[in-house]
Amino acid sequence: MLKPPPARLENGLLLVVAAALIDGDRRVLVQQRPPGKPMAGLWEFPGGKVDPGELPEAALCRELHEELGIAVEAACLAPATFASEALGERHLVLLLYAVREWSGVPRAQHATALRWVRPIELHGLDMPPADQPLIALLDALI
Ligand SMILES: Nc1nc2c([nH]c(=O)n2[C@H]2C[C@H](O)[C@@H](COP(=O)(O)OP(=O)(O)OP(=O)(O)O)O2)c(=O)[nH]1
Repeated sequence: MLKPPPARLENGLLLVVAAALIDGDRRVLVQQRPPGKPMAGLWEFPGGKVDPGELPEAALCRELHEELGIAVEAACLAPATFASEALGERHLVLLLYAVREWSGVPRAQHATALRWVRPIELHGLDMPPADQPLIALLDALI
């Protein structure tokens, strides 16, 4: 029998923000998690953890600059969808934003590789479990 999820969290939420960068060709940018990180080798949307006291939009602008070397204005982050999923001892809440405007050319600063893919191709990539429900939604959104 399936174990029901706990009604309360023992270890708090892990709040993560991520971006679906969309180019003029309806392609989305994904990056490959580097060796040494949890879930190394999986493809993900660029982003990361929200620091204590930080606004989600500020965190995402910071992460996109750190990870891709691009500048994004908070006004250009359009809330798209979210994921809510158990992650080890914690619970991940991932806020996904659609981004169509930025300055600079995205280059991997930490990731093993970057790829621009069509939404349909996301189904064929190894992505974290929390990302699976996001993929179909993105296809409809783009
Ligand atoms: N960025 C991102 N993280 C994801 C996705 N899907 C997913 O489950 N995650 C998880 C993986 C990690 O547990 C967490 C993000 O944390 P992270 O360690 O990569 O973030 P960070 O950039 O703040 O890393 P660090 O400074 O702590 O090393 O969210 C996704 O599509 N994008």
